[in-house]
Amino acid sequence: GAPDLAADAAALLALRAAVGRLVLPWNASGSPCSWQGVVCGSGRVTALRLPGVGLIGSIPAATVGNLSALRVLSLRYNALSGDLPPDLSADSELRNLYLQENRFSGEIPPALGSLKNLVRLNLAGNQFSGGIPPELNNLTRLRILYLERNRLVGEIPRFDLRNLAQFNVSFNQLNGSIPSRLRGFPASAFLDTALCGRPRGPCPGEIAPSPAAQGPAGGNSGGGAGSDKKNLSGGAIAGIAVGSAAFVLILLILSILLCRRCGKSKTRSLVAVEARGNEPEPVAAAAEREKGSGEGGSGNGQPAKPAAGEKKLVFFVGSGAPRFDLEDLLRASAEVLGKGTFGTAYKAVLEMGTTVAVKRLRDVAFTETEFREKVELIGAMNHPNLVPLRAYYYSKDEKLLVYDYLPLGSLSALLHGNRGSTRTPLDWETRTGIALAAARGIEYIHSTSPSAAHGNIKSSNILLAATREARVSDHGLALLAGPQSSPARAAGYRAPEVTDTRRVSQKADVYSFGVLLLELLTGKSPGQALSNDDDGGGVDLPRWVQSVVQEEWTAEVFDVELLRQQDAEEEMVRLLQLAVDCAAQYPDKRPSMAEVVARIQEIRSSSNSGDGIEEGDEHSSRTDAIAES
Ligand SMILES: Nc1ncnc2c1ncn2[C@@H]1O[C@H](COP(=O)(O)OP(=O)(O)OP(=O)(O)O)[C@@H](O)[C@H]1O
Repeated sequence: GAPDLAADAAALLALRAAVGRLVLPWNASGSPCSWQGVVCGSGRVTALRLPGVGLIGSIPAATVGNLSALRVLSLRYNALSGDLPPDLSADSELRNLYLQENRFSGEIPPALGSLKNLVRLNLAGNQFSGGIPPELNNLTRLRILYLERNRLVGEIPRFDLRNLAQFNVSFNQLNGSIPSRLRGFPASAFLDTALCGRPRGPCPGEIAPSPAAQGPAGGNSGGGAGSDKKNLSGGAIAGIAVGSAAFVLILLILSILLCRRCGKSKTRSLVAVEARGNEPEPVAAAAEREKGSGEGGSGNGQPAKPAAGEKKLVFFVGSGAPRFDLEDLLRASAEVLGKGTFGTAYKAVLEMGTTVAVKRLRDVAFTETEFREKVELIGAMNHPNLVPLRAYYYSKDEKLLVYDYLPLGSLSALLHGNRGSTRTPLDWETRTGIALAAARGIEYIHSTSPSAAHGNIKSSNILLAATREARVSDHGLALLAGPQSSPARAAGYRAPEVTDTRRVSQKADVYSFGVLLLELLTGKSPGQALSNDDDGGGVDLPRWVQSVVQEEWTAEVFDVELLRQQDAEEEMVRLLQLAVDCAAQYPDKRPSMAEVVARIQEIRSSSNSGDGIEEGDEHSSRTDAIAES
């Protein structure tokens, strides 16, 4: 009859009879969905996970091969032997196949190439022999292929797997040229093999390892004795080397000279920048006029604070940073950093050498007293993960906020800038460190009062100090926002319940932080995912991630840069779970920032401990949890 749960149960019992008679305490009269390691969905068995339980022997046909709704099969770390079951390829729903660390032998069945939905295939640490079947090239979704520590021989087929992000064939008897598509993987993917070409040594006949350099079509370049390509003589090589070194030197000198010039033209004094801009009035002029007019302000009575109307920079007590006056600031060479929601930000280098970031607020609708009160609140906030507000300036026409300048720029620039070229990938440690620091900063803001919130969490508001430690910027600015400033506020980060962007809430911050985590994990910016991305066309980042995860293609959401780094996947899935929790549709379902901080800490501390078995198992069930949530 048609495949159903009863058929699945029969297949599972046949598997137990063959390899798990003593170790699987399945109650044959109960529903298979309640059995250890079995997960059901829509009335069928969709996952079977029995890692490290002591399965022994060979898997016969009509067992796992009959589980036609199976998406995940994990039998790793057992003592399974013999050939893979001949009908395994019938499990066409399979996404993840983990059979590593067993004693499987024989050839890798070419029929595995018909598992069209396969995303992860791990056959490492077995005794597979023969060649790697070229049919695996049909697995267009494949992101992970681990074949290390087997007895595979021959060449690697000319794989053109565009989604492949993790790959390893180390410790096999492979030879020949590494196909060009795989040459971007690190040398650790090809250890102890006779393979040649980047990232290993050049193949015989190849002059220098280059991405385009390939062995002869389909051919073996392992025995290059008869190669008729000309080898360059030692003298010629030396000549080329000296020549190109000189050329590089000239280029370097030229670019330094050019840079000096362009640097000069870019940085002008803050006064000049202000005067040229199409904004209300130069700071200097405003300050001058104010001085001359002699309109005294009404003092607010507190001696620590300046009297209202006193036109000078007001520093916050306790900030150990050097002080300067408005004149210094106006004389500073300034550079526009960018236009934000609340106004324009400048980088200003003072003559005394101090560098600060100055935010020139537009559209402030408050009276002077209100403004000073609110800014004092912001200035009183003090936490290592907040960008400190050092000083402010208020006059009728100018409102300036002076912050520490953070030299490494924003997380947004770090994540999305310079992609594809010479950028240094952002590794897992760095990303989780940034996530934790940002979470602590937001948690601190929330701790100052039950209604306190940031209101504009996004990656361009997470800045990096010289130590690479992240700090949250723009805190409190939501308090100062005028009516025209609000609507533009970061659409991709806005919680669904937020209709009036001037009203901030802690739960909405948690949502935005969830989107920020997704950004860190996927490498996609929320704006980008909204528009021209193939995968994310027309959906927001949380919804896109949800839909991908539901399909058990969790690996497909992660930033390729992260997947290159092996061993962190378990933590990545846990952080993904946290991100999805934060971006829950209903505010009540979202965790508090304190909980978020605790969970990130836990994820980071588990990075360096534990062995593969337990963590991997946890990982699989987490994937499910995300899919079900
Ligand atoms: N203290 C600072 N140190 C270094 N760079 C900064 C600092 N403050 C802001 N920037 C950078 O200046 C640019 C403009 O910042 P600004 O805060 O004005 O706008 P935004 O972050 O893009 O938007 P929003 O106003 O909504 O926060 C951003 O690229 C930001 O990363």
